[in-house]
Amino acid sequence: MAFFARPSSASAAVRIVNPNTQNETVQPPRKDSVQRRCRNVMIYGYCKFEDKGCVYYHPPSEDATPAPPRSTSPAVATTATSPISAHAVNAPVFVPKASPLSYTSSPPSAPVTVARQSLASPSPSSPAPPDYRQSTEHYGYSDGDQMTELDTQFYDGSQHFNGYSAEYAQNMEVPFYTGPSQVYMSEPLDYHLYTPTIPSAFVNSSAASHFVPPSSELRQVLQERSHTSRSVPLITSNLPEELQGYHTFTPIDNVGAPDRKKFFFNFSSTVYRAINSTDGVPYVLRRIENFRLMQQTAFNPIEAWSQIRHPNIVPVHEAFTTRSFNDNSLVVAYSYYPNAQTLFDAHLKSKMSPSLPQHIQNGHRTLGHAHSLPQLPQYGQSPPSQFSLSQSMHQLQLGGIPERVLWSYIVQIASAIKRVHEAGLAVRTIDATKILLTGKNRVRIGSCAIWDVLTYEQHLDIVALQHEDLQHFGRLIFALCCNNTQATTNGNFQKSLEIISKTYSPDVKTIALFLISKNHPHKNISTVFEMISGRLVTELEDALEGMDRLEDEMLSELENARLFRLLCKFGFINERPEFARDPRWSETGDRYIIKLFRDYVFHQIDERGNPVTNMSHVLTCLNKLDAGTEEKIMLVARDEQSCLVVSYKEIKACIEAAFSDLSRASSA
Ligand SMILES: Nc1ncnc2c1ncn2[C@@H]1O[C@H](COP(=O)(O)OP(=O)(O)OP(=O)(O)O)[C@@H](O)[C@H]1O
Repeated sequence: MAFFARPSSASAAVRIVNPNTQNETVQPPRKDSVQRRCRNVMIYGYCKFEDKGCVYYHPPSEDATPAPPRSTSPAVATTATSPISAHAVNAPVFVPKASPLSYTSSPPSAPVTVARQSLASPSPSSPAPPDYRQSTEHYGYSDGDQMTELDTQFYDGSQHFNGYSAEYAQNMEVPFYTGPSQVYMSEPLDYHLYTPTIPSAFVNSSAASHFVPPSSELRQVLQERSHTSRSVPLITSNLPEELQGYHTFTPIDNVGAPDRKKFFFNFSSTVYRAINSTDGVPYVLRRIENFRLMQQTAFNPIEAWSQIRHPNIVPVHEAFTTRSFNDNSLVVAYSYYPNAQTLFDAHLKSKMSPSLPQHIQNGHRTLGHAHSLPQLPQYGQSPPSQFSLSQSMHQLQLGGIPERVLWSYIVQIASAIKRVHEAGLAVRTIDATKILLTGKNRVRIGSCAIWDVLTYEQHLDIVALQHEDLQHFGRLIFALCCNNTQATTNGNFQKSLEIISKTYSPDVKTIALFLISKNHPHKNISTVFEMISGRLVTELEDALEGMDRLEDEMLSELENARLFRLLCKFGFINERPEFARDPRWSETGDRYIIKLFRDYVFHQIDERGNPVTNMSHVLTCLNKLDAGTEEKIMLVARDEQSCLVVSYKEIKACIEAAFSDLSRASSA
């Protein structure tokens, strides 16, 4: 019979050989379970529950098989000195009922040399080993079995095992039971080893939440953003190759468009994306054309703005002047949000269809679009009433945005204004063309600080500017509700008010009127927050739900990196063509164990000979391998004539050794 012995390296891997080759005592016929030998005696040499109610048979001390010393090499662990006889395998084994693949894993214990009947052909002359591949029922551990009463004595469900701790390693003989449930684990579940998922009752990845689209759409949107931020324009003529540490300039607005507005004091502005050579990150550079900065102190507001970090404000990074565009330009650098849209583009631009925006008519929703048809109720949410559904439809048909989205914008923008006002600044860019939609219903005020630089010499009154912010905010609400940027001017005011009264709740009208009012005695951002306080709870709930969703998405990706690294190493090591004719490479030492382990992970078959393609088995094995746990598994040779009992820790060492051999060779 062939078997493998690792040549010289120390290992606890223990081969298991055919019991026919040994001088076995004949296994006494099986009795009922009360007469069966206690497995603790088989494995540890004693049972600490012998006198505490363990119902299994405990032989007198001279019969008790002592625990074998941990072998340092499989060559040492020969069958001649095998301290545990073949009938050891008939001792009660705790096999997880729930895990169909667990027959090949053994409970953590000291290395054991056990005689093993060939899995393929049990010999009638030798004691019948348990058929690990058969019914787990037979050895299944249930509430009524041996361990239930005993183990609950020392099981502490609240105790957390750390598979890496020294204490854990020393106490490996402590059996691992998961408490009074029926599930038996051969190894404690450890956060290093697997990724539990959040109960789907709370997180539904296939449904859109207020801030996060369904999983598939989210992935697509992220891919598109990544694609956009890496795309390079075909023609970038007339743009500087390098400017103030930025390179790869790409215009991201319509530079040559005839209807370009002159937003900043009649200064034209152009927006570019450029890569910063210091950190390699893309930024947005807004260039104010033909502007000559008269004094260096005009940059003071930039410094104040760069201190402001708020989730609804596009961060300001730096500013500089340049003549590289063949004029005197002021350039302000901001964080870049790929595929961001202005509120104007998202909600107000569409002249094609005054009733419904085009992307809604097409049934196409992207993350950047805040428009969404009234959504079906989701788990845990009360369904919208018939009234609110018809309200939303009505709002959309009139071209305005749904009320829920509108309140979300109001809360976010108000929150940004509050932060800015508290910092002693004014926003000054509360305008549909300067507020960006950077995610589903997520808005950020952009182009901040520019006005302050442009008007630095005018020494404007900050309180008046803050007051103006609120007025602009009111105008924005009117524009969004009525789908008209001129909703409050050109004699449209009364008509706009009617539209709002008809299509939105009274609260919208109240806040919009309060914001555009002049000379209101208590008009400040704190009063605004008092007025919208009822809406904050909904916003908070939706934001937290979005966080749960994103965490859930992240969980599903968490293991990728470590598993990918492991699989790469497998790929490098296994079946290298240059060693194809050299069995010493793949059939000996570490590489052989790795090869068998790969079979164990990927090439298992079920009792009917069909391939097992169980991803969770693969993930569990690879995670345990990556963590290098002490848990032992049995690796069976392809001819089923020999097998090895080896721990994940040892397999990990084998992989690392084989991989570093290859790395050394490649670097040499
Ligand atoms: N920080 C940013 N990240 C990503 N894209 C941005 C950023 N700031 C602006 N943009 C994009 O740049 C484009 C041009 O912005 P801009 O503010 O010039 O809008 P605009 O409507 O063209 O206004 P204007 O007519 O005043 O130039 C818009 O599509 C906007 O989405």
